[in-house]
Amino acid sequence: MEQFATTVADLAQKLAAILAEKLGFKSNFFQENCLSSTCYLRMNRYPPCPIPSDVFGLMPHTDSDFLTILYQDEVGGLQLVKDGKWFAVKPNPEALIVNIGDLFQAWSNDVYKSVQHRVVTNPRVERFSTAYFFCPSYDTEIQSCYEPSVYKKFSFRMYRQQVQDDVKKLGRKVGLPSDDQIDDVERLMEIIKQAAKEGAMVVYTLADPSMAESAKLACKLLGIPATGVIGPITEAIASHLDVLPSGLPRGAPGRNFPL
Ligand SMILES: O=C(O)CCC(=O)C(=O)O
Ligand SMILES: [Fe+2]
Repeated sequence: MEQFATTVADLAQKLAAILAEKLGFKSNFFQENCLSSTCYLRMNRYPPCPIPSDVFGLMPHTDSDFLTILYQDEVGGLQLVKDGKWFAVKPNPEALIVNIGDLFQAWSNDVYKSVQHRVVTNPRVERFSTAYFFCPSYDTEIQSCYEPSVYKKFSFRMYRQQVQDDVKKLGRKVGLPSDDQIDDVERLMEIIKQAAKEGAMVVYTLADPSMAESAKLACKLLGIPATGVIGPITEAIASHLDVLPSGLPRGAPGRNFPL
C-alpha cells in the first residue's frame, strides 16, 4: 500500500504539472502546496447488496480535491456523467482512473471540469477500490489561473468546511463558490430589494427550503411578483402521483457523503 501511495503521489504531481502546462502555466504551485502530508488514500469496500436499484455504493458526487487517482478491481460499478447521461466505467484492473476534482476546475477557471460520478452496488459480489486524493494544505488559496475568474478566491480549509456544513444542513454538497451563486440570506435580500427598486419580477430556484421561504416572504412584503421554478413542478408531480413530496434535499437521508 505504501508503494502504491508513493507511485500515485508521483504520478499526480506529474499529471498536475502537465495539465497546468497545457493551460500555459509552468507552475510549481502543485509541488509547493500539494505535499504528501496533505494528500490521502481512501480504501473503499462495497459489500454485495440485495437491492442494488435502491442503494448506491456511493451517491453521485464530485471530488473536492485537485485530482483523484483511482484503482478499481474487476467487479465494476463506477459510473460517470457525460453529456447529461450516466456511463459505466469499464473495470480494468491493469489501469488507473484519473478524475479532475473541484479544485482543478476552479484553478483552471472551468477549462477542466470536475466529473460527477457514483458507484452502483452489485447484488452478488463485493467490490474494492482505492482512491488517492491529491490535495493542497488547508491554508492554500485557490484562485483561477487567469482572469476574469468564474469563482471567488477561497482557501481549501474554507471549502472543506463548507462541504461538510452543506452535507450536514442540506444533505448534499453544494460545491464550488461560483460568483453568481447566492449562498446567504443577506445577499438574497439585497437582490430582492434591488428587484423591488427596478420593478422587476423574481424567479428563483433555491435548494435550501428555508431560503426559498425567506425569498417568498420578502417578495410578498415588498409587493414583488415572484415564483419558484422547481417548487411548482415538484408540487404538480406530487399531486399527479398523489404522493407527498418528501421535502428532503437530494441525497438525504443518512448516506455518507464523500469529501
Ligand atoms: O469506488 C469507486 O470507484 C469510486 C470512489 C470514489 O469516487 C471516492 O472515493 O470518492
Ligand atoms: Fe469520488
